[in-house]
Order: sequence, then structure tokens, then C-alpha cells
Amino acid sequence: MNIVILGAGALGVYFGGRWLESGAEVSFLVREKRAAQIEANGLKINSTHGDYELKNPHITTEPDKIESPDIVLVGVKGFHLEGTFNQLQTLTEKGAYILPVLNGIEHIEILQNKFGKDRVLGGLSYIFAALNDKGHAEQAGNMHHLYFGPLDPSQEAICEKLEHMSKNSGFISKKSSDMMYELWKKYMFISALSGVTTAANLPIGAVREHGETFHIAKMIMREIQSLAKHYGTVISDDDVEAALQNARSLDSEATSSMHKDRRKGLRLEVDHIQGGAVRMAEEKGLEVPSLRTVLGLIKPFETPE
Ligand SMILES: NC(=O)C1=CN([C@@H]2O[C@H](COP(=O)(O)OP(=O)(O)OC[C@H]3O[C@@H](n4cnc5c(N)ncnc54)[C@H](OP(=O)(O)O)[C@@H]3O)[C@@H](O)[C@H]2O)C=CC1
Ligand SMILES: CC(C)(CO)C(=O)C(=O)O
Repeated sequence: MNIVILGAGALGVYFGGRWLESGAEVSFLVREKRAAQIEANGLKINSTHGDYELKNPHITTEPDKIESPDIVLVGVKGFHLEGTFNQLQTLTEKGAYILPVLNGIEHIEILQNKFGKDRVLGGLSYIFAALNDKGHAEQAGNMHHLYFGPLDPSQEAICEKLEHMSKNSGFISKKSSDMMYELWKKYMFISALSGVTTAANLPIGAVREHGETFHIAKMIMREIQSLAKHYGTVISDDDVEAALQNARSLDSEATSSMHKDRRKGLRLEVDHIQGGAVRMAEEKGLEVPSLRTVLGLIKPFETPE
């Protein structure tokens, strides 16, 4: 099985590296600047689950040069999704399935409309990871989960192959038969966690210390629960409670990747995550006041000056 990693960022390096470590065929499709950084510093994973230096990884800036791709893992930020379309066009024409691992929901339909429902698999990740100054992936904590599964019945076989390939890959892989349910649950969790930590500019521990602030996370989760129902996915009250429990159990210093980006002065995915929820709510005539509030509070920090 040939895996292409589109976007050698934190998730791309982590999961691509782990597949490579287990003996899979992996290519990294990157842009010029990142290619130069990898040329200079190599690729490494520093992780609580074991470090790994990627030996002679196949790096390319040209999708044409990739032969027989089976799956392309898309690990870019939401605001870079459109910029991957030409690369994805080339790869899907060669037979690749798209496995997006972005946070959010809107990108699923965007990709399906562009490349066909049969091409887009369901994917998501629970992991705390970031690139360091050298462009190496730093992963912290226990979570390093990759969920995937079919969004179309024709994708069963490729998902089974991926499941088989990932069995010994050193991360936790979960094949789900209901990826829309998993995607909405993750969307609920991340909209709340990234919303409160980024808007308050505080890690989760400090948010939890202030009941009124943590309450906003709960309100966002309830709004996403209602939004999911309008889009045909039922998230139960127990699911909301489990997500809140997850937020309660995180280390005090833990925070969302969006908040980390705010601290570093990087561009934020707020339009893709909270903005996407507000747009989808508007389409259904649904009020989502907490999401609108955190969107408004984070917006001024969306783009670096
Ligand atoms: N980090 C985390 O802990 C988690 C992140 N996520 C989600 O996963 C997604 C990816 O996040 P993350 O890995 O942190 O992001 P990063 O910012 O670390 O990496 C994104 C990478 O995409 C690259 N890229 C963008 N456009 C292209 C393109 N057209 N061709 C090739 N490469 C491209 C960027 O490279 P360049 O240097 O060229 O700009 C960058 O290296 C996000 O949606 C995020 O919300 C989900 C769970 C956890
Ligand atoms: C909360 C977390 C780490 C869970 O995967 C995440 O998705 C993010 O910060 O973007």
C-alpha cells in the first residue's frame, strides 16, 4: 500500500513516520520551503511513545512523480485546504483515496463535491502534536489515535487494507463504521476546547478553575450537539458528558493546537472550525450564540500582522 502524506506538518510527520517505522511505503508531498527545511534538518518524531528518526524519507514537491498512490492523508490546516486541490486532482486521477485528518466538518462535503463521494474517506485524530523549530514533530501525552472509516460503501476494502497496515504501526488506529458520528463528536470537542482556550488565551487548567469560563465549553458542546442533529447525526447527552469529562481530565497545561498557534502568532483555523459551525447553523436557521461569541473573540487574532 502506497501512502502519500500531503502536508508534512505535526500530524503528517507523526502518522507518516509511524507508518514508515512499521515498514509501509510512504511519500511526503510538500511545498518548496518545507522541502528545504527537511533537506537541512531531516525528519524526526520526539514522542512519549518513542522517538523515531525517519531515514531517507521520500520527499517530493511534485505529485506527478508519485507512482500508484493508494491513500493520501491530508494533514493541512483548514485555510490551506483549497491550495491542495491541484495536488489532490493529480493523485485521485491516479486512483488515490483522500483521507483528511483536519479538525472540522465542512471540509468533508467540500472534498466530496470536488473529487466525488467515492474518493473521500472519513478521518480524524486525537493527538497533541506540533512541529518544533527544526520542523520535527513533538508529540506529548498518551493520545495518538487515528480514526478512519468509509463514508461510502465502496470504500470498505481500502479501509480494511488501511486497518491491516496500521495494526503494527505504533499508534492507536480505529476503523469505524460510523465516521460521521465520530467526526461530529470530535468537532464538538474541538470547537469547545479550541474556542475557550484560544478566546481566553489560557490552557485548559486555568479555564477549568473559572466555572463561568468552563461553562462556555459546555454551551458550545450543546450547540454542536443540536447542529449535528440538524445534519442527521445524533450525539447523545452521554457523549456530551464524555467530552466534558475528557476536557476535565486533561493535564492543566494542555491546550488546543489553535491556542498554541495563537501563542506563536500563527494563522488560526477559527474560520474553518467555529466559523464553519456558524455557517452551517445559519443554513438551518439555528441560533448558536456561544459559538458566535467565541468566533468574535478569536477573530482579531486570526491572521498574523
Ligand atoms: N496538532 C495537533 O495536535 C492536532 C491537529 N489536528 C488538525 O490536523 C490538521 C493539521 O494540523 P497540524 O498537523 O497541527 O498542522 P501543521 O501546521 O503542523 O501542518 C500543516 C502542514 O501543511 C502544509 N501544507 C499546507 N498546504 C500545503 C500544500 N498545498 N502542499 C503541501 N503541504 C502543505 C504546511 O506546510 P508549509 O510549511 O508549506 O506551510 C504545514 O507543514 C488541522 O486541521 C488541525 O486542526 C487534529 C488533531 C490534533
Ligand atoms: C484537542 C486536540 C489536541 C485533540 O486531538 C486537537 O485536536 C487540537 O488541539 O487540535
